[in-house]
Amino acid sequence: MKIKSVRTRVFEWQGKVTPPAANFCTNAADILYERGDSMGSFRFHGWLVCEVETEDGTIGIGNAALAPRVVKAAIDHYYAPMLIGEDPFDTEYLWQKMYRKTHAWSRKGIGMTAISAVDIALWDLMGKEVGKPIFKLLGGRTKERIRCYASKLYGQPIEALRAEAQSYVDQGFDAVKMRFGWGPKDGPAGMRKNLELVAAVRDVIGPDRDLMCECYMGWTFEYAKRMLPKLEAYDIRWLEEPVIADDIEGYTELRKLGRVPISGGEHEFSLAGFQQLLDRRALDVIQYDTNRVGGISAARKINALAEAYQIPVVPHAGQMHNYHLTMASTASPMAEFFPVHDVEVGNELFYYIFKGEPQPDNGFLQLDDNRPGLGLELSDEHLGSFNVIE
Ligand SMILES: O=C(O)[C@H](O)[C@H](O)[C@@H](O)CO
Ligand SMILES: [Mg+2]
Repeated sequence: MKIKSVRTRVFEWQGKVTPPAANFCTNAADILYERGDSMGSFRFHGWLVCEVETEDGTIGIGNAALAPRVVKAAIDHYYAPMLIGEDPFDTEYLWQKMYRKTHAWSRKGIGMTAISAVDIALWDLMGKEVGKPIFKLLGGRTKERIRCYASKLYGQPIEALRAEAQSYVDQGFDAVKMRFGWGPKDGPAGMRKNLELVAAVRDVIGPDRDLMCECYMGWTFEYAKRMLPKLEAYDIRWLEEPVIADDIEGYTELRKLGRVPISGGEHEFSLAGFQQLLDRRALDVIQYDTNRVGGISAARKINALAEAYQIPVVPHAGQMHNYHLTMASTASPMAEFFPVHDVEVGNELFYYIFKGEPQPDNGFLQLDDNRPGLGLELSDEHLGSFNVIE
């Protein structure tokens, strides 16, 4: 059975977008002089869908959220021609072919994201051909169900933040992730506001739930070093991406301080990238996203490496391409879960494009042993609100 076509489409949301509150999340662009909409760089209002079809009409679905229009071009011009006529079960050969034939520019970023989208489609195809979910192809179920953490709690007025945190407690989550809204430019007053946020959420969820805090690369090493002792009192499960992804030394030094666990990795790519992070003991928790890091073929290798290093893997984002990896690996204790709501940052857009995503029950997710492949289909429920670029 051979691959006969590769179709890429970009789904760009045209519907209502709920504007974020001021200071809803620090980010890498905050350090610049302009204040404006420094968050523009990480709204995910466009999504790439890659469909690989075989001669017997089976279609495997992959996706990517980073720079979808550019990723589409990379697949259309470079990777699709490499796949036509190939056997979709030759995932390792095809992964190496894509990686090595474009090695000059595909090690990280756009190229590796494009490879990820194609690779996820190939694994979906394999699962559909043998009638098994992807996690069964990866070694099967290592947990009865997947513990997940509710991930939103962007910076907002304290009372609204408390109410949102309470809603996750009421839904049965025993772990939540919040976002810091201030960074180095905001001085001591910003530090105080950040601490007010974390104090409020910790107060609502109580001492027996995990609390994670997201900086989205919006701090600096110096600022993070000053914040860590102030955060210790709140017993946070991890401080996420305090510095930019290239500052591996900064991660390593912050981790060495041993005051608060440090996590990162959603902006790292490939097995080689994670070998560096693990070898340099840079992180207490690694968080690749399967639709960026190199697909399922790369993510499963990173899970194995993390198992050897005894570093837990909690992939960035929920979404099925990550849930299968978590289900099939003892190195991955839990998953991130983006609550379903009106479109804001765009993490939630996945639910408007696909159907089949599991919803948590009392803070746990379940995967279906009998749903083959990725377990997703394209949804036409919101199609009218998208501009679809063929
Ligand atoms: O860890 C995350 O969920 C990401 O960093 C978010 O996608 C981003 O929205 C920042 O909170
Ligand atoms: Mg993050």
